[in-house]
Amino acid sequence: METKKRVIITEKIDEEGIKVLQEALEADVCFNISREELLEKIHEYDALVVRSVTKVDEELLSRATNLKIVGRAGNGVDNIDLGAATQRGIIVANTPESNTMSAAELTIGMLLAQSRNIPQANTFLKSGKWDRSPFQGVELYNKTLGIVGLGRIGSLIATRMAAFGMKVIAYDPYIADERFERFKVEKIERLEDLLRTADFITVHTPKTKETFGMIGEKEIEIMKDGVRIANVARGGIINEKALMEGLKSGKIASAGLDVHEKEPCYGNPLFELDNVIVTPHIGADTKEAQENVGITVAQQIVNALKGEIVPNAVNLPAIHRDELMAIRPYIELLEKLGKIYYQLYQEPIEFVNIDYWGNIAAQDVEMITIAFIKGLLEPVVEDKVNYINAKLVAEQRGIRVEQQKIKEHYDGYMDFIEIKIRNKKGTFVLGGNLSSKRQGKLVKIQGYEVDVNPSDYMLFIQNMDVPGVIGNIGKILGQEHINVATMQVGRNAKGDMAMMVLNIDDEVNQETLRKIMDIENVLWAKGIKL
Ligand SMILES: NC(=O)C1=CN([C@@H]2O[C@H](COP(=O)(O)OP(=O)(O)OC[C@H]3O[C@@H](n4cnc5c(N)ncnc54)[C@H](O)[C@@H]3O)[C@@H](O)[C@H]2O)C=CC1
Ligand SMILES: O=C(O)CCC(=O)C(=O)O
Repeated sequence: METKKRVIITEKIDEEGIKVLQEALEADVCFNISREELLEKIHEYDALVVRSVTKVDEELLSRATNLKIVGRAGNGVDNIDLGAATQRGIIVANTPESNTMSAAELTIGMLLAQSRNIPQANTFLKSGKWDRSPFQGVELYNKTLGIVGLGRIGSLIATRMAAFGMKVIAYDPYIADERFERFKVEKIERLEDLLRTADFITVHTPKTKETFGMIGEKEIEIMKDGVRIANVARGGIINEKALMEGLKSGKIASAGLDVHEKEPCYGNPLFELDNVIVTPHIGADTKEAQENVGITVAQQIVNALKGEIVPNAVNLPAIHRDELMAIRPYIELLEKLGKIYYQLYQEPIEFVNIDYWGNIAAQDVEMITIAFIKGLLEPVVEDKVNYINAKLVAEQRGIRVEQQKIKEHYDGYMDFIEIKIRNKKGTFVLGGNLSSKRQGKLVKIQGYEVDVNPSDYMLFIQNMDVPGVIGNIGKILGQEHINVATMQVGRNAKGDMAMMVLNIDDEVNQETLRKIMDIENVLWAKGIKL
């Protein structure tokens, strides 16, 4: 019986998600595992499920010798060293759509709680006192809300706060104007202009080198007096020291923080200020979000371990399931075609160029290119090469990879993929497309036209196009009990050079190849395993 693959879950995820994992895998639920214990055990696992607390860094990954996937039950992947995971071919997959509504609603809670001092008034009354005057607030109506980062969560907040009668403005230099128009948000070109005009500011960017500390002392200085700020994105996007000063001086009326520079966070001086509302990173802690997140992360783990492509892999191009189905036969074909080159030539590659012609040019072809590079490098690279690290491994070996999309049809083909592999001595060219049954075919090799479904074992032979060669090859293969499934001969002119491509049922050994090469008018012969 095949042993089940193993997953370790180091932070609390929903029961339903755990069930999905337990049905397909051997799942170890270790919510309270220490860092030391995890470092000790991680080599035993094929998959790891984390939330935001487990640090998946170089040290952990270097010991994770069997790990294929890290599932992030949530959105932000700032606790995971993506570079180190990619280098090792480990998929990192998150669940970006699953908790956005909950995070948006908590942010709105932070804005409302600040505008009416709800937590402070609650504590006051429960301590046995009655007084209204310390809690006079402000209305949201007619105020300006400045959103930094108009992505999934920022845009949910924009539409909801517009319903409160707020004027919504946003700064996000990385999205198209169309997105601002769609959400009826005024686009602000410079962060400082948003900071100068907003009565309420909320940040919704990822934590990156660029956004960490993007709001500091200088930025707070130019804000409106009495501004109110929310951070439900990541601690440190607003510098905590500068925030503290702003809150103490009264420049900032209040802040609502779900996230903290250091988490778990204890005894932060910000927690002592009355005008600060804090929560322990609970943005995604709703029944709905946790169910969504838990089930989604579990399904991704199970699929990835079955070898299926994971739609939310953050270290792979994002691709929708329907798009993936449309290009899947090309992915399979190009991975096979990739395996041909190094079995024919030992020449180091300088450059790979893939041209996508015709209808296929309308698709997102990045995964197809990656599949080719994976196939190309897998037979010659000692380390694991997969979809995750293929391009990185190519880059590290000095292979430049480019792709072009060309809308025109190539030579009457509806779709055509042309691959050019350049080495110091010249360029090797392959062409592929799909049959009417959507089966991948090799239709061009060097200048020769063929029509071959790549099979496990193949034979490539270059010869002069003269009588007798085909018969002699057939005779030798027959003597060696190697069955020929199909044979294609591509030639450009009668009597010229020709290329033979054979699908055979078994591997040819060196002795048989030598016999074939001894046939008069055969230039070379190579057996290939795909
Ligand atoms: N508190 C919590 O429990 C939760 C927090 N989050 C966090 O919320 C944040 C936003 O999440 P999503 O909206 O799903 O992400 P998203 O990726 O959909 O949107 C982020 C937006 O920020 C923009 N951006 C990036 N760099 C920027 C910069 N320098 N200046 C301005 N805009 C910039 C991007 O263009 C993008 O539109 C993330 O940090 C995520 O980790 C998400 C879920 C729950
Ligand atoms: O609930 C969690 O694990 C953290 C949620 C979060 O911050 C995220 O999804 O980015």
